[in-house]
Amino acid sequence: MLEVRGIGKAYGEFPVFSGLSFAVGAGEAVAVVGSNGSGKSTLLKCLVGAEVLDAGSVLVDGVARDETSAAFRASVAALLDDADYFPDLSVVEHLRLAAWLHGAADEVADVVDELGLTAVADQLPPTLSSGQRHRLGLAACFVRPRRLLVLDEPEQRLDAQGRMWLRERLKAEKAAGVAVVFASHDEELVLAVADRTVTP
Ligand SMILES: Nc1ncnc2c1ncn2[C@@H]1O[C@H](COP(=O)(O)OP(=O)(O)OP(=O)(O)O)[C@@H](O)[C@H]1O
Repeated sequence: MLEVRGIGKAYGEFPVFSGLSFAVGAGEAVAVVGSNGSGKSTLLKCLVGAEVLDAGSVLVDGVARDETSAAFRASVAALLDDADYFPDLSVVEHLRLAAWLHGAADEVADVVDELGLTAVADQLPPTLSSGQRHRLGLAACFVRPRRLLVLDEPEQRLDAQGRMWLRERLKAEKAAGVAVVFASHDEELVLAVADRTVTP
């Protein structure tokens, strides 16, 4: 589904990674692992087109990924490390918007419930706890159709029960044929979910 060929990225004189290649098929998960500052977030941003590559290419179904293409964006659900929210849209309004944009309004109530957001569904993002805000970002990925799921440290700020839920949810995504790429510092999550690991 996703093929990464010889990609490289530098910030000024500082090379973050180079010559990196890997592939993720439908129903597979690749974990991006490495120490702080090793380039995991940068790699995920390059995959979805939120950062410009200096070298190499990213292909989806054999075709060069074009982040300006509505078809590409319709197939990719991503939660990166710089998620932002409309300050005047409530939790449930954010999710309805994300779902509506992708023609999938039916699952919002179920996802709100699944992510434990029912009690705060009408609150505005600035009034949420950091864990609840992170859950909103995850929920936004699950209320819309997706063939590729890209998550940057999805375990962050989740409590023990939330981490257990995440592990099972990512396994279910794979079982449903979604290709998953996630950066993580959670060894248990990586072992439970990833078919392979990549280090930038
Ligand atoms: N916009 C930017 N401009 C300049 N340097 C940057 C920029 N974004 C990231 N970097 C640098 O690139 C390197 C990789 O950062 P990145 O955020 O990808 O690391 P990471 O592996 O995700 O780290 P962590 O585990 O701490 O989240 C770091 O040295 C960082 O300082």
